[in-house]
Amino acid sequence: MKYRQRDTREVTAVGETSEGRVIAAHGRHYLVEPAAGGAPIQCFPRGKKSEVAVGDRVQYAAIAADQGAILAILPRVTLLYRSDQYKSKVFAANVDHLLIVLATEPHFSEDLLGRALIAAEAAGIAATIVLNKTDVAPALPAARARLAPYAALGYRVVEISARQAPDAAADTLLGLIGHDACLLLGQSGMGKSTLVNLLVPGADAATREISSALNSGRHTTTFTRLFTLPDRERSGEGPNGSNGSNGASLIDSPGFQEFGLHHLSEGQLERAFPEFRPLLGGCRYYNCRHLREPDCAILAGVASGAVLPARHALYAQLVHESSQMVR
Ligand SMILES: Nc1nc2c(ncn2[C@@H]2O[C@H](COP(=O)(O)OP(=O)(O)OP(=O)(O)O)[C@@H](O)[C@H]2O)c(=O)[nH]1
Ligand SMILES: [Zn+2]
Repeated sequence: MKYRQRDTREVTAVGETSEGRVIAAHGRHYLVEPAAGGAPIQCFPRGKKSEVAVGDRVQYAAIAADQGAILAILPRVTLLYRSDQYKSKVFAANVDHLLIVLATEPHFSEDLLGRALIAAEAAGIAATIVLNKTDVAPALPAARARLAPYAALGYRVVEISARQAPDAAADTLLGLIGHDACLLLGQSGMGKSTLVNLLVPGADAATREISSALNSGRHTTTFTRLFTLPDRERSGEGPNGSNGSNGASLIDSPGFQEFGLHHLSEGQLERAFPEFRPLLGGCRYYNCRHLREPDCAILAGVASGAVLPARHALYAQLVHESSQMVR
């Protein structure tokens, strides 16, 4: 197994502190890629640290030839997570750009799409909607119609067919990725694994190897994994402008059922809806919650059509979740 058979001559001296990037996580087992180069090594957090996430840059101390202890998490540029009433679950750290993978079929959840966009907005991460399976022609017009309002909000929507036009799909995605650290999110069946395999040749084999290094057994899809991509120039204007420090990478995270956003405050929520922003400040009450207050600019926006009722309903649901957070 590759990660257990490190050449001891290139191993950091035991006790020495080094920096690296977390490229896989399974429970409290992490795989850290040394900043200085060389094979990834297994690390465990020392003590009861806040959760280490894939994408984190960490300081670690070698405790054996092939093992390290994570001593500190370096300051994060971004952090994307979901939460319910009691706990939060980090998707990844230092992500520049979220790629939300949807498909013409099966039917994608607009609730999940809305939540992913809000999570990205709140975390200061650019988001792009990737509509896959455009070859399924009968389902294409309806999918496009469902996505039109998001394009109108300013979100970039790209269309691909991983099956019918894989080269064009890879080209489109690599162009979007540019130099960014990208997180792929998608419901089951949208084609996320197909896309990872398209962009990262050998991804399956690498994942199996890491899975055994992390002792995650047969549950190869239960951990988050970062793949470094060859850097290339971004074609066209990128939506974000990466922070420049990451380099192109693709983070694949396991499927999830709920995308709770209980951790977002009401103030964060109202600003995470781009269509609300020009209206904020126009309400009669400075602390308006935009739910049923008189002379509310957002509710007026719903009445005039500037804010879609479904988006306001999502906002109201998220405010409700926020109020349930055990803070
Ligand atoms: N028609 C069509 N089918 C596709 C396309 N891309 C992927 N698929 C198929 O869609 C199905 C789901 O693809 P996966 O890549 O396994 O999807 P996933 O999102 O990773 O789903 P899980 O593995 O369940 O998490 C597979 O049968 C793929 O072959 C596409 O562009 N067009
Ligand atoms: Zn209001």
